[in-house]
Amino acid sequence: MISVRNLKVRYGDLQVVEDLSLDLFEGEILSLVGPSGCGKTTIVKAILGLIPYEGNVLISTSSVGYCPQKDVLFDWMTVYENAALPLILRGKKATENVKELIERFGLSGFEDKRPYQLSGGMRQRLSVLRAVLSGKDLLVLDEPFSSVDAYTRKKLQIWLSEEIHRMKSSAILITHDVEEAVFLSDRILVLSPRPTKVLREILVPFPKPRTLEVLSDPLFSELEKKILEILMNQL
Ligand SMILES: Nc1ncnc2c1ncn2[C@@H]1O[C@H](COP(=O)(O)OP(=O)(O)OP(=O)(O)O)[C@@H](O)[C@H]1O
Repeated sequence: MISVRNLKVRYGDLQVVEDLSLDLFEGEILSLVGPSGCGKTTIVKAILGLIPYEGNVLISTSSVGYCPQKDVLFDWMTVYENAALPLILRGKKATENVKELIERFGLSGFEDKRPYQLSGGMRQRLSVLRAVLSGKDLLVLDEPFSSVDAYTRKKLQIWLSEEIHRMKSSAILITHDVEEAVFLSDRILVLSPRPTKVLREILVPFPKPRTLEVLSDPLFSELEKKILEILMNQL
């Protein structure tokens, strides 16, 4: 789905990514974890062609949904209009598809509300919904659940795992939360501080979609500990 070879990105004199290579295979959920400021967002922006880079990036689909770190919902638009924005921008009429997704994403009854009237969890589901309407073969999610409490966050993770599974999407997920990475991913790339490179690749062999059951599997905490150790050794 994605092949990145020898990626290099700099902002002026600041070398952020140095010779990074990665692949994303079809149907896979790949997480990027690494210290704050190491360049995770920069990597996905380069992959999506939003910033200049050196190296080779190949993406085998044009059906791409991007959910940026800062939610970009517009308070002057309704929930429905916010959701349908990718279709409106492409001059397409919003179709049944939007209604169906609003229902599946637990936003029914809120179509005419404004984003500021939603709970944190609902805003985050709306942001993912909008990304899905841009394209669902490849989802790029940058800290999608950063501003909700732990309980809502876990509910959203289970929901996201089910939706990605149902849509047969592939996904790149950026997260600060090692537990979230283990919970949601098939594979995790542990990144070094800047200029960032891949320190380790960790395979996560649990069945999908994920349920709370995996939390009690001893391998779950083993993987979490291993990743935390790699990250802490970098400090
Ligand atoms: N447009 C920009 N111009 C200059 N420097 C930038 C720009 N965007 C990011 N940076 C710098 O590049 C580095 C990497 O930023 P980036 O946002 O990619 O890191 P990150 O790993 O996603 O961080 P976080 O985990 O805190 O979200 C940081 O030092 C940041 O200050």
